[in-house]
Amino acid sequence: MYKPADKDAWKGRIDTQDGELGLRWNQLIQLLDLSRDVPAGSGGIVFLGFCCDEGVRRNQGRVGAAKAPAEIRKAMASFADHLPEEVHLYGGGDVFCPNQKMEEAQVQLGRKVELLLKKGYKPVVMGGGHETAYGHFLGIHKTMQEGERLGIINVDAHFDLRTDKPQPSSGSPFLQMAQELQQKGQEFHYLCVGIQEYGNTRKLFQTAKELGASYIPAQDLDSGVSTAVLKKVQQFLQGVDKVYLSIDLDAFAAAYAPGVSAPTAMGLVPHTVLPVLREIMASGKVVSLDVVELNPLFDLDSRTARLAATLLYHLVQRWV
Ligand SMILES: N=CN[C@@H](CCC(=O)O)C(=O)O
Ligand SMILES: [Mn+2]
Ligand SMILES: [Mn+2]
Repeated sequence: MYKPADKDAWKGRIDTQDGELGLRWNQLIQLLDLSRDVPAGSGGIVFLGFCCDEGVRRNQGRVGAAKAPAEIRKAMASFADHLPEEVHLYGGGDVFCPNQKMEEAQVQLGRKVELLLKKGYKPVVMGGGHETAYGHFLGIHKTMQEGERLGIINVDAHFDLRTDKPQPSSGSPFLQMAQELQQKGQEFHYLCVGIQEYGNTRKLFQTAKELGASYIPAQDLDSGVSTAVLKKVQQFLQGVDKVYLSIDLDAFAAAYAPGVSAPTAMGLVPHTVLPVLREIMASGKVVSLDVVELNPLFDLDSRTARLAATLLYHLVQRWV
């Protein structure tokens, strides 16, 4: 269910004539084989793909997200290097989901994330449908100390708090997390940014309320980031010790993110989300993050893949 990265996956433009000043990400990336024990990471950032869209299929969506990690990688490979000297990038390969074995794939993803966190790396998981989030969470949860509060921030048009009965899907990851935490007597701290009223039933709003979830409707970001929005984010950050950040690309307007299972006509504008993301990263509490729901089959000129990659560019740059 796992394949280590190879150099070909990270091929990109090279400006040999410009030497050191001309470096791009494809020249910096080091490969890490997560099927073996890895050396201690001292904060290195590891890109790990989750090639799975079984959750999307189960959620009546448009499959194709299993092909997303390769496209995001391609879009990142030629980024110019402006990274602080202490930031190191690693290609961590891909976890696959053969024969619709989503639950197994999620466990495998969790194991890789757990390994990376325990060794001192910063994982960046490239989904996959939003079922990526539950596997990702499994790994983070294993590394939490007694009494530590995990803040889960989801940038998404949807709550993804659907029931996992009869089976989990891309619509259920955050309810699964809530249930898992509840079983262990731990609190569920969940903030969802970009909620579209029309995209979430009254049932989902009810579940969010019952779980004490916070959310910022997409409309609150229509005219830029207000101090009220930033305050809400800051308050959430203050109430937790560690943060897991998940970005579902369908939170963004279809003009920016056409390549998703469920496009959002009047979704968020990337420029207004960036200050919110910066605030989150500046907290120093983010331990792991993912970008999910890219579906290359519906993308236009790699627009959505480039958005995913560009968001990661900014996040990685500011990951303290
Ligand atoms: N990953 C979640 N997807 C959305 C899909 C909504 C739709 O198909 O319109 C959800 O379940 O709510
Ligand atoms: Mn989602
Ligand atoms: Mn969504």
